[in-house]
Amino acid sequence: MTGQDTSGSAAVRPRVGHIQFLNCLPLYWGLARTGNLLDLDLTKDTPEKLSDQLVNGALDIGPITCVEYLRNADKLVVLPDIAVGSDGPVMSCVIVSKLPLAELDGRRVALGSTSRTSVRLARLLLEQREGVRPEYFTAAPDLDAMLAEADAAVLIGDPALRASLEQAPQQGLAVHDLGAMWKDWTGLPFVFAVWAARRDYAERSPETVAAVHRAFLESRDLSLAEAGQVAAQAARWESFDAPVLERYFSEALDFSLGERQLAGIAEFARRIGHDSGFAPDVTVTLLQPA
Ligand SMILES: C=C(O[C@@H]1C=C(C(=O)O)C=C[C@H]1O)C(=O)O
Repeated sequence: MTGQDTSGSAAVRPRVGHIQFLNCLPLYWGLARTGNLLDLDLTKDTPEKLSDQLVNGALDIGPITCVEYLRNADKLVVLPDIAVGSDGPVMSCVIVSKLPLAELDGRRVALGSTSRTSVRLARLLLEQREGVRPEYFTAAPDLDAMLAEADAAVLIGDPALRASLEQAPQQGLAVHDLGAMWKDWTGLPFVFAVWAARRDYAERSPETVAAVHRAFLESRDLSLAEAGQVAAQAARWESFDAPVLERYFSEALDFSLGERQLAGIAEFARRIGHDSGFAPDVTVTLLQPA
């Protein structure tokens, strides 16, 4: 990776976040294949922790859950053309329910603690689309423990994949895919997380930010071209089989951020801004080419 500032003393690697779910494995695979992984100080964690670290300055660049980006848009610049989203079913952001959604009025719904965006999307859909007002509480992302105390649970990432593909079918529970529900409702793709750099870092180190951006785009393109191989290798360590993972990586997840995805973010912001800590017309600031 070129672009690091080599003036003066030894250059310091950019501190970059990486979501430790299968959803971001294709990005990791490509970084390893191109060798760019060695030029990053990579922190793997769950999305809510990475989002906090980017905002508080412990990370320079990385994925940030959509809601936290919108709350902190003035401090961040978004890297174009890369995101974690879906244009229809996403498979790994779901409501698992014992009851039909329209019967959840006044019932307890557990919200997984690693999510900031899917849990807000689930509340929006339940309240505005299904017309119910459940009682929410936050819980660790463990389906059985959540459903011991609630009638429905909102999960993201690998626990959501396990819930949709294994636990819910075994236990006769219904799975409602948040990406599919949003698409049916609005006709738009949904963006769960964007990649951003702290604005002060981007001003200080524009070439490094541009190089990290290029590294992620290259990684994403390589992984999608080799999705069968990525899925086969991942399947050796997971309970999901390779064809399911290949479908997840190349059909369910949408790693792009173009006009339609930006329209999806704007529509989500418009619908939740009033009580979420940002203006409903907040705009996404994209990194400008250097
Ligand atoms: C597609 C996903 O998107 C994610 C959902 C997030 C959220 O709900 O806050 C945050 C980051 C992404 O990991 C997923 O987790 O499976």
